[in-house]
Amino acid sequence: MFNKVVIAGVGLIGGSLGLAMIRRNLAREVVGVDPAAENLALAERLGAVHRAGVLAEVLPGAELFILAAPIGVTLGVLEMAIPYLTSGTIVTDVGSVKGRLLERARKMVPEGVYLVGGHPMAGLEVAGVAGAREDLFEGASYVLTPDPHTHPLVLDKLKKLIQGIGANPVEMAAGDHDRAVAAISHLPHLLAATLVNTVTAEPNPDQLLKLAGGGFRDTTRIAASNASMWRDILLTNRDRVLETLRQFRGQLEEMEQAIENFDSQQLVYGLERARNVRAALPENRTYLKKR
Ligand SMILES: NC(=O)c1ccc[n+]([C@@H]2O[C@H](COP(=O)([O-])OP(=O)(O)OC[C@H]3O[C@@H](n4cnc5c(N)ncnc54)[C@H](O)[C@@H]3O)[C@@H](O)[C@H]2O)c1
Ligand SMILES: O=C(O)C(=O)C[C@]1(C(=O)O)C=C[C@@H](O)C=C1
Repeated sequence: MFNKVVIAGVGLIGGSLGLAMIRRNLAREVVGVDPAAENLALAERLGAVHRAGVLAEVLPGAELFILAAPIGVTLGVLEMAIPYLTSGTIVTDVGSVKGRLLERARKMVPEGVYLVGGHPMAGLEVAGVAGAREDLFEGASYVLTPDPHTHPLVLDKLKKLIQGIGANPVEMAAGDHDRAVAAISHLPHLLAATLVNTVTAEPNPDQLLKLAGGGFRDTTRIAASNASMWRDILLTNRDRVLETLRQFRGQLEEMEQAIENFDSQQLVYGLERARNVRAALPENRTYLKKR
């Protein structure tokens, strides 16, 4: 159990972490810091934090400090936090991109403060604590990006917390993480948005949208996500995203050619390869059905 946990950014992810930690008795005190006063008050009412505070007051003596604000402000929040961090505090983040951001963060944290990057591979298309859920991380992978200097006891504490909220810790190098999420998370988001935009560019989009069944709905749920969050993610992971987009174009062209050439063998090969992989992927998001 953690003693005092401070969460900066009590939105969807910070709020869900707070809810999970409080309801599962993983922290004695969870304190929320967030400039959005209404959101912070709601976090208190929902029980996602025990109380609200400001960095200068709440950080001294904190055992764990979770950076859960948007990627674009994470380093700014850390900079403001630095003077109040005390020796022994573990600092982690939840950002969807790790590489350069963590490198810069590592240069900022003082001696005696332990920084380990983190990224829960779970989320929703809604922003803010109103959408937070205690079971959001249940069954999800939760990436940790330790470096060779990470203290084993610190890593162990974080892994136990991750298991406590129902997720599975996965250790990766930050660069490998960014390459992986470009394909498994960032590309799907771009495709979902582009699918919707393709339909709305048709002559009579409203008519088309009336016909939206499971196919369109299942493949585009995430297109309803927060645009500024995704702007930050895509631009922060720009090089990896561009690489994966090139891969995608190649795959799409193969399918296109198979259709153009009436090459049913090639088409079925492409469809079945995907079918076998997707059908074997276990469902881990029970919360989607409970909403
Ligand atoms: N939404 C997802 O599916 C998802 C999943 C995994 C990781 N993430 C990552 O989690 C982080 C937060 O995303 P979210 O979905 O919870 O967003 P969110 O918009 O729901 O929450 C962000 C919160 O940070 C607060 N905030 C803004 N500026 C701040 C500051 N200076 N100090 C403290 N708080 C501040 C906002 O008021 C808001 O309450 C992002 O880095 C994102 O990449 C998101
Ligand atoms: O399920 C969703 O709504 C998500 O967008 C979650 C998702 C993902 O791509 O899986 C999105 C971004 C995060 O960094 C991690 C998880």
